[in-house]
Amino acid sequence: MSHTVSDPVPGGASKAAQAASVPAAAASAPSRGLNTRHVVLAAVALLLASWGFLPEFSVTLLNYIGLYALVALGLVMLTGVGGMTSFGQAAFVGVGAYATAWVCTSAQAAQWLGGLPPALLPWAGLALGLALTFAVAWFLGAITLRLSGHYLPLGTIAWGLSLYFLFGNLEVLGGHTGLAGVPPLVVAGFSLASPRVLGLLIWAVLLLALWALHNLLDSREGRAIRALKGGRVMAESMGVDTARYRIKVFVLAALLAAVSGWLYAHLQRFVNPTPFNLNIGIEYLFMAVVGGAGHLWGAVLGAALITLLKEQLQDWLPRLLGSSGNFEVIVFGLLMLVVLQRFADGLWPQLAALARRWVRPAPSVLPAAAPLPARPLPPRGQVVLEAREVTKRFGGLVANNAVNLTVRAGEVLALIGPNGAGKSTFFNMISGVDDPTTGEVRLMGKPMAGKPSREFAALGLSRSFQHVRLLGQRTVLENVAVGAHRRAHRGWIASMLRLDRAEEASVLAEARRQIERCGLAAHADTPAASLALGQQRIVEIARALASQPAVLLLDEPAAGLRHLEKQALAKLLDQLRAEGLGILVVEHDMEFVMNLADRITVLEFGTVIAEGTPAQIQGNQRVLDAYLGGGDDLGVAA
Ligand SMILES: Nc1ncnc2c1ncn2[C@@H]1O[C@H](COP(=O)(O)OP(=O)(O)OP(=O)(O)O)[C@@H](O)[C@H]1O
Repeated sequence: MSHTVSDPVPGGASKAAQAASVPAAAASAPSRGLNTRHVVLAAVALLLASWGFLPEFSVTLLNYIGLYALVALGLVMLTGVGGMTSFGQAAFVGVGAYATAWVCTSAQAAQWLGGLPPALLPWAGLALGLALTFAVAWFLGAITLRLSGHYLPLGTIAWGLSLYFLFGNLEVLGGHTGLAGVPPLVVAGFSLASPRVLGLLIWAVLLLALWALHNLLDSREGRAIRALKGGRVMAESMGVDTARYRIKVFVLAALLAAVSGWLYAHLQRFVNPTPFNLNIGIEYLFMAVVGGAGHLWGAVLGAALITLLKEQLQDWLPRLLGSSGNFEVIVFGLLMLVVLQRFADGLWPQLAALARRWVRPAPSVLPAAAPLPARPLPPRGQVVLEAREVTKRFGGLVANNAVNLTVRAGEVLALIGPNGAGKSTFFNMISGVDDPTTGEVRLMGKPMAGKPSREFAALGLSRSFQHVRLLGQRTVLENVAVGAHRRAHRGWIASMLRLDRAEEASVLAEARRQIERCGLAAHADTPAASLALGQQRIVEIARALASQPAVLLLDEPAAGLRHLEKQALAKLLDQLRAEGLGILVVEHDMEFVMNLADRITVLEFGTVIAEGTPAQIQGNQRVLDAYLGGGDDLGVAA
């Protein structure tokens, strides 16, 4: 027999559904007045209306800002959002530019393409550029993204240089002289030869990319991407394949750079290696960081600032210094130091904070939410998690020594022991974060040797962490929604095109339901980092519950909670036990443990020294000796 988790909050589902149909960000904001969508539309209308009257020079500058912003946008996704630094994006711009230049100018390409009309050659060039970029980026990403710390940026410098020298040394690409005679783009018989006309396409592509990426970040997939930065262990535990997501973000950033290169080639009508060297790669990173690497519009701001500044400096510095040279690079270096020192998140957040006085966030209204599919829970009493002779050695230190333990559906098992006894190590072993040196872990009867933690999540295990792992700047709602990642399926393209709204409504409704159930409804729309540490632990529990687990592992859930909060937590865990979850708790608060647990396992120096009911453990002399030097009654009030 099996059963599913019921809704313990009277009317919870309907409340959650209502909440989901109300835009989260706008819930507390006034419904009238300017919102960000109005501002963007007004800016686009202004740009369009004035485009025909702008001086030639301004159009040229705006075209370059658009092209650079496209590359910086990829870097925002990669660096600011995904937490990976690349100095090599200019090389991908080069791949996009050279691919189309070669297709459009080479006799060999013309022969291969067998009589393709000239107007279609640039589009064949785009297809080739994207395909090449996809293949190269996937390959480089698969190699480079395994590197961590400073090895990753060093890796990007290495392949950035390699590609740059490749462009200059391949005869077929014209060597250092490059390829001339790249034709203008032609769309439906209409030539985009004039920079003023091509500029419209450049900005249309940029705005489209901004819209699609905004949508992507505001989705299940976006939450998983955000979790890559500093939250990979957590994301894996919630079922996200982080290695795959990292490569996908890397490829996405490279494709944006390649599109920029394609447009650049048809704007310049000439391609040589110089604009794709490492210096320019660093400049792209400047743009993203100065603008605000965590914000999509920061890419546009950064590209505009750096382009305009460079333009002015190239004019003024030689005059001031009385000789010519790339002096602007020195100023950029100093500027970077000042910005990083004063505005670590870049300039966009400053601008956005100012604008917030007059402009509120645009509402994102979701359709009514249907419940997410429910997973049947195993019958009460069935063994859901089992550790057999689990040993973990760190060099000569035995952190866990042949530990045996079982968790059954519908019970709370507590794992206790003095500091350093090996509880967290064991936790990591039974949740797939780490592998035992010897011994076996079984989840739902399945052997889990060598399986990553996302496979534990797939089988119904969810956990909280001893050191809280939340996305601090994101709201409690978004954090908890990460827990429901595996229960939804819409991918990147659907998210970019906003085809995921019904599913997103269900995910957010489920997240709200779990937040309400954990007593944090009042904080749902506040950033997680602004909560007290104890409350953050409860957010972690809500996030774990959003995955609808059959096994729940909680690492010190009561730490930092006040008395009443502990009581509420105990009541919630009681409720979950009654619903049939198997719960394993590591906890130092003995009163909490003794009042809650059905059984207790005691670890000392990595070895199990006692097992039994709370009453048996409290009377066990070996436990008293080990735990408290034999002098106390485990601190439990009579
Ligand atoms: N990655 C590691 N490398 C080397 N030693 C480690 C590692 N992780 C844990 N240890 C050691 O293993 C032992 C058990 O540590 P663990 O953190 O599992 O204990 P704990 O019972 O969770 O302690 P606490 O209650 O203080 O969190 C300790 O001696 C610790 O120093």
